[in-house]
Amino acid sequence: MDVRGTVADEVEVRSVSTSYGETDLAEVQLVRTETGAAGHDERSLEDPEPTTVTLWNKWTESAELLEPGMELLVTDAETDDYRGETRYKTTGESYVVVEPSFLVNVTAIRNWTECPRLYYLNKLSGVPLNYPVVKGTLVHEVFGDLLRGRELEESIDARVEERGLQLGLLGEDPESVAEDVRQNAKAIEGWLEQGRLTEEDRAAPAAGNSERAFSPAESSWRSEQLLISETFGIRGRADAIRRGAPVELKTGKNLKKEPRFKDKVQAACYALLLEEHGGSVDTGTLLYTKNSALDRNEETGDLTPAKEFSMGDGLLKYVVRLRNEIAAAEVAGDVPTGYEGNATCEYCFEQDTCMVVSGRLDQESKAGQIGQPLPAEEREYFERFSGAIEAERREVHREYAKLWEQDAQERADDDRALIDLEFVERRELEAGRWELRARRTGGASSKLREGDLVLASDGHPVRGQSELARIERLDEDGVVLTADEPVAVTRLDVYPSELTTDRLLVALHDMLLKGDERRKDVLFDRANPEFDAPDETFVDNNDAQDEAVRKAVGARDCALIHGPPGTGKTHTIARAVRAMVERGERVLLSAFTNRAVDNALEAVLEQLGDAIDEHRVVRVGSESGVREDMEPYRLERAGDPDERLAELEDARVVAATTATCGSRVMKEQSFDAALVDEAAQLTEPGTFAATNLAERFVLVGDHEQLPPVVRAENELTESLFERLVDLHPDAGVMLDRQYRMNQRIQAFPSREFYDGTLRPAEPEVAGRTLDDLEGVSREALPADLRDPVAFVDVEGDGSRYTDSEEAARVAELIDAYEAAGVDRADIGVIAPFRAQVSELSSRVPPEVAVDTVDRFQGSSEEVIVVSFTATGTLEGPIFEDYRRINVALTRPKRALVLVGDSRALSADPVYGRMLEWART
Ligand SMILES: Nc1ncnc2c1ncn2[C@@H]1O[C@H](COP(=O)(O)OP(=O)(O)OP(=O)(O)O)[C@@H](O)[C@H]1O
Repeated sequence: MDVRGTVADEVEVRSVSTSYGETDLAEVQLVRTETGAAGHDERSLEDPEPTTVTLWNKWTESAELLEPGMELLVTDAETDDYRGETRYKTTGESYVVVEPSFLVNVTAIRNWTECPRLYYLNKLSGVPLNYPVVKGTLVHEVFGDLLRGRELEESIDARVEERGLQLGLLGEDPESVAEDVRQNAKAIEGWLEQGRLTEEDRAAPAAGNSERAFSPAESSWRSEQLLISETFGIRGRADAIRRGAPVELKTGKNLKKEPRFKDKVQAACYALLLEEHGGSVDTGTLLYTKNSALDRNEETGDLTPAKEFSMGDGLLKYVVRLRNEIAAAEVAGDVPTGYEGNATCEYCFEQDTCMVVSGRLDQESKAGQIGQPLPAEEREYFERFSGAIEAERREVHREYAKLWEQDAQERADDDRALIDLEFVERRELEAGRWELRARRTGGASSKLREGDLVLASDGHPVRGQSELARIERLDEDGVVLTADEPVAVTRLDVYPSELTTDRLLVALHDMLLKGDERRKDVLFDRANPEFDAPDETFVDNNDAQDEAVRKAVGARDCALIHGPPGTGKTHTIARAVRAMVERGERVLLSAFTNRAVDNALEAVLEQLGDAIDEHRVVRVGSESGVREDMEPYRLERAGDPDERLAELEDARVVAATTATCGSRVMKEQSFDAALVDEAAQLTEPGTFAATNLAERFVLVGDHEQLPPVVRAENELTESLFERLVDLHPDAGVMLDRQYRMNQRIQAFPSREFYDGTLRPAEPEVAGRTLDDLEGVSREALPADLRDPVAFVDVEGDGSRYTDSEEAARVAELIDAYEAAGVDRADIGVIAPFRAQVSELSSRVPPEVAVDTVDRFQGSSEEVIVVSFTATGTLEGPIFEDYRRINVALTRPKRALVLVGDSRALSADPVYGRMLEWART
């Protein structure tokens, strides 16, 4: 049986004498938890008293890692009655897993075997763009293609072409790269050919079609499979699986008879993953692609590329113990020193980096230290923020665990899955990939969007057949996906990604260890930002905007533009970019979301007009992320390396999200200035991803609107923008004239959130009403809706996350506006909970935009209806943070209707004042 629980006490390892001699054991006090039968959340059993679980022999190594509060899983334990008390102990079959819901990546385990500190350094500074890495990726891609039945030369050409931009940045010639890949791929092809004889009977080619090429895709091969083990807490993508056993590709040479130990460890991880999925694995294959490319005259060594080895129980258990070391270190937040392993520093490629990092961050390292430690405040900052990022990473891991802890319905209710899809068809695409279609049977909402990577499964994302797939299209009727394997899709799950956390860590590292000293002086308040005063008027009808552009253009370090709703942030950014480009500068234009990047870029293009050749503006992003009308500016990655490189390097304006700024390609770029919109929604390290690339930066945002979206509660919730506005108020300008709202609508937010300083920019704005719209007459509205701000009191149905009475009332209001001539598409409805959003969506016409506050940030409508969904108590995200209500109230231009229970709302002072305003 499996025993699972939380460690209750310190654990001690001791030796005892048994009939087999001296043996180690550790008695762990465990408060048991159990996974409910239907896979519900973990629950403590009735009895909170700890149970003793004895770990024997080598598992005591994992016991040494345990600290009170850690989770522990022991599989195949045996009961052991001791003086009437039931205890448990490990058996020969047992595995002991520390923090099983922390899913350790297979490559992390491999790196850890080499040296735990190497693992840490990789995490901290990322994998740079270099030729060996790109070549390795290419060889892997070609291998995958061969397995899916693609022809070798066609695959090489296509894959090299796809990497045009990267090869351009590396100064590599496509012909020689193709040759390099070909050398490696030959070994693979030769080996696949050998396999042909044995595979033929299984491939069962169609009768009378003997000419047909061998297609591994039809046999017992699988390429690139994502595997997750909920038992061992491991996840990874196996290069290939052949007859149920893992095959790993290594683009190096190994002339020894045996595979390298770290490679064996990697294959053993996949074996564990496969075992959990019902396999029984006793061999692994390592394919060293450089071996056959060697000169045959080389006398020493083994030239065959493929090395098979048998995998014993001992290796698998060893691998789990290694994995436990990582999980425990991650959970405890330990920084490895290098002494944990027995690598020899002098042979390590990373020795210098290791010494510098340990020197500057004052860490202990086996390799030793070089350089002066960073000032104490910078080290303290590093520790605080790297700790916060790691906490965020653990939250991502919690998301993984929810893949199996929650059942399908719970995941759907949490918007984390689309379930009950009806599989429609699959179609084979080029290169052996598949297009999959499924129909929706319900109208549920979810976080999933076009372009997202998802887990597409035939029922369960971990236990069923499951593949990583990309959403190509998603609408009310159904979904179209592309994937490597033809899964009969009935369910899609959000794929939790660590990419963001990885990039945050790298941005933090780059700012502190590679960043400019002057920049750091400003960030750590050791110096004030300095400005030149450009002798020019940039905006002649708005003083604050003009001042903002001057600050942006004249900044030597940084400038901060605070832009409340509708005050012309985008306009100001575009004007500043134009001024910079006119001065001959190269500018990075960035923002948190693709939407904001495209908006800003559109405004920049308008400002630049004919002043700049359109080819010198480039949008970096994926096809699905970039708005269609900006597609002509999107940088293609595929193609001729020199051409692709020139397109990027010649661009005077490069636009990309901050996440993309952390990509390997963007990290190679440098700019005179970075302008970052939506800066108040970015974490500090998230902002650095963009600012690290430029000599100076301009942050634009509004810290009175939505803060950064993070999973854990810590320092990441305050933006760099907000901190700098407090730290260096003189570097900031607030735009105080708004071009959006009728004066009556603006009054409350201005008073409550902007010290009463927000004003309409023009009389036309102050006096705008629905009457200005063609075919609309306020006279036709019920009397209580004629004022630009109205409150509709609805007692509500008392449920927590939905309110059907409110929803019904909102539907009536929309009818009333429509009857008065308002276009449905000009109305937006905001609700605090997704459940209420669904409830409302089912009652209002589809042209009316209904969503949560977070999704409305940055947009506006003629009419906004807010459904507070509050009865009795005020709970939920909208009420926890006044900044959300500020966003909701500042979306409309001409009419705002608040719908809610006045008694519940008046319990809070801010909402009380809001009610007063709405009712006068
Ligand atoms: N100086 C100006 N003169 C005339 N119109 C302006 C000026 N600045 C901004 N506007 C207009 O005001 C409107 C809002 O501007 P913009 O979209 O730049 O605001 P924003 O602050 O980015 O809005 P949001 O708060 O939604 O992000 C636009 O229609 C824009 O053309």
